[in-house]
Amino acid sequence: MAYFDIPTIDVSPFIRSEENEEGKKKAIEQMREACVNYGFFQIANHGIPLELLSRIMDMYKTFFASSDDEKLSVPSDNYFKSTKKSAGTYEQLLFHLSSSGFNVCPENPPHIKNDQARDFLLGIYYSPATEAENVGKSAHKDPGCITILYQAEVGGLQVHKDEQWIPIAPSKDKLEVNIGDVIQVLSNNKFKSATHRVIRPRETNRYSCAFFYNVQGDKWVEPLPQCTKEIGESPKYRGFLFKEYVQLRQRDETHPPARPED
Ligand SMILES: O=C(O)CCC(=O)C(=O)O
Ligand SMILES: [Fe+2]
Repeated sequence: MAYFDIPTIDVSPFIRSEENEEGKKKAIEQMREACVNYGFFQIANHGIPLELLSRIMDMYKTFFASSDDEKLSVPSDNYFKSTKKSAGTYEQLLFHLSSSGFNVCPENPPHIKNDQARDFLLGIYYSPATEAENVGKSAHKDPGCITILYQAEVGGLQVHKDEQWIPIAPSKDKLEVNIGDVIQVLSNNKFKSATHRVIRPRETNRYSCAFFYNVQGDKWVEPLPQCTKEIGESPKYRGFLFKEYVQLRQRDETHPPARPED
């Protein structure tokens, strides 16, 4: 059976101040290829201080170790504990970045829209697997544009490719990036929304932190002209409003009408 290795892409040409057009071109080409083949890649040299990542993970560990009363005292939209076996066993804490004042666009000029309203940051806690069950999050695709994930110490994330589940090794200094359904639709199926899942390891807690980059809810999503009529291809998807798609996905996260083609 073929063995697939998820590509790791050095993004330092975009972070360092000196010009490095060659390096940028190479990284872009590697990303394009990874999005076509896997919908998934890792990035190295991302420029986020490791100390900051470690502080974020410590903050989540402290939150998830607190009592149920304390956890339930945060607004109900922010804290969620999965109770559906089929969806997996996890707890998560959500921050909406727009309400935090982070990444908020100025009101002028008016044509610059704040497109960050649906972006959010999720801290996720998985308890150790038991003899009977080990599903952290069951197989799914992310609905939005791009997800950037940090699983520092304990692995468990797996990506599906050609009938195989590829484990993604944890790394303190790398981030995982996956493409969501919106990009698959915009690219007219050239870039793949990666199917992935989390398997909980035995005897250890697992924490991860994911940033979901989305479009605004009232955005109409359909295959881009560059990926259809401009290259003589017909659209493989009909258009939809992002918020309606998200509602569809939330209505039943366990039975994928979760696919963009539904
Ligand atoms: O915790 C992880 O490693 C992945 C989480 C995930 O796939 C998700 O929240 O959509
Ligand atoms: Fe996901």
